[in-house]
Amino acid sequence: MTLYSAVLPCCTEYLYFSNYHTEVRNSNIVKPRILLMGLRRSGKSSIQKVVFHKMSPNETLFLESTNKICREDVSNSSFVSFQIWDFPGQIDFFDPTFDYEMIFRGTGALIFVIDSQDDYVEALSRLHLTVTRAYKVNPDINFEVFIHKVDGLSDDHKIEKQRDIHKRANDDLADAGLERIHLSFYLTSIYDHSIFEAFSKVVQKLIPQLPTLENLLNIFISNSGIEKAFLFDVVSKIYIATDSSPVDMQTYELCCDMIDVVIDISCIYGLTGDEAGTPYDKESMAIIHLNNTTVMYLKEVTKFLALVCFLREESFERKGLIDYNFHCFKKAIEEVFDVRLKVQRSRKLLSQRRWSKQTVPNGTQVHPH
Ligand SMILES: Nc1nc2c(ncn2[C@@H]2O[C@H](COP(=O)(O)OP(=O)(O)OP(=O)(O)O)[C@@H](O)[C@H]2O)c(=O)[nH]1
Repeated sequence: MTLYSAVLPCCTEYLYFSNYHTEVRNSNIVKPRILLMGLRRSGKSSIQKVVFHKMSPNETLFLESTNKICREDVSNSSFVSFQIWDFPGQIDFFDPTFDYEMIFRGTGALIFVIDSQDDYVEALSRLHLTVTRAYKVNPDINFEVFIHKVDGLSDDHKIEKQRDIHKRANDDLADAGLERIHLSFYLTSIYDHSIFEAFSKVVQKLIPQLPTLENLLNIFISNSGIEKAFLFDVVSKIYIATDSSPVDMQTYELCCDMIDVVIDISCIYGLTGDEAGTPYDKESMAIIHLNNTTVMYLKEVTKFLALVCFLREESFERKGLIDYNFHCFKKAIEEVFDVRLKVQRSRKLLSQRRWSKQTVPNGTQVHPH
């Protein structure tokens, strides 16, 4: 038996911190920013409401058009912590009141939503304009294109649309001599899990600890006879990391369904009347035996994160080993959090010192000890 803890110290070597997304200003940590842009009625607000507010897709039919930039903090867990800025459909880059330089400078990802059920010629030219402007200000932005509302299309049609949009968008960039701008494309719909999967990938790119988390998951599954494991943010059902084997949509959907079952059952039977209502805590766990000799195993990792694993029934017979390895995995995740918090704290301290030096009146400098 390989003990998981034996390999733990080398994992932390992978830990690194990128600070280009996270600015520290006057003791406030500015979270990575994700922008939602696209033409009017392309589905931006619906995406935000469905993924982060549990709005049912049908209710989005009654959403009103956004007419100003809406900012929202998403701080579900220590890892999934960012700001989403939902933009009104048509942004005028030439409007002097719109300080796009400031906006793009602090941006980690720009999601451009294209309505696939509509004619997308205008959307493509808007995409080109937005991306080229943003790139000039901040070449580190991740450009993510959601080819959205694909629920109305057949599988062949989806692939064809994706190929066409991909080609045209990249041709436009090549014509402008900007081949180095990389666009990532996703087929999405709020009526299935594709929007959660796409958002998971966008968010993962903003998590500097991702290689560490993946590495920990790889070690965990290979020592426990597990086939696939996901680390989920329970509230949003975004998976923030998985092991390095490929993800298939069906497995991801099953995980989302399992989380829903756990939360629903806990809400109904797990809470006593006087509790404020956290249906997810240290005791949360679930085992589901599927009819194809696969077992799904969910366990709480932190207040906001859950590990969901897929394994064969025969591997589940060694549950003791799995639980022991899980214990080591959980401790490792806590260490990653601790290091992250320490770095954040020292950055904050440093910036406070710099700030106080700069802002002392009458030129006197403060030398903090
Ligand atoms: N079929 C389908 N309709 C969608 C989907 N996502 C959003 N919609 C619909 O598209 C319409 C417009 O959605 P909104 O979210 O208001 O669009 P928006 O881009 O925020 O619009 P503005 O605020 O005007 O910029 C609504 O009627 C939604 O129900 C989807 O995945 N599939």
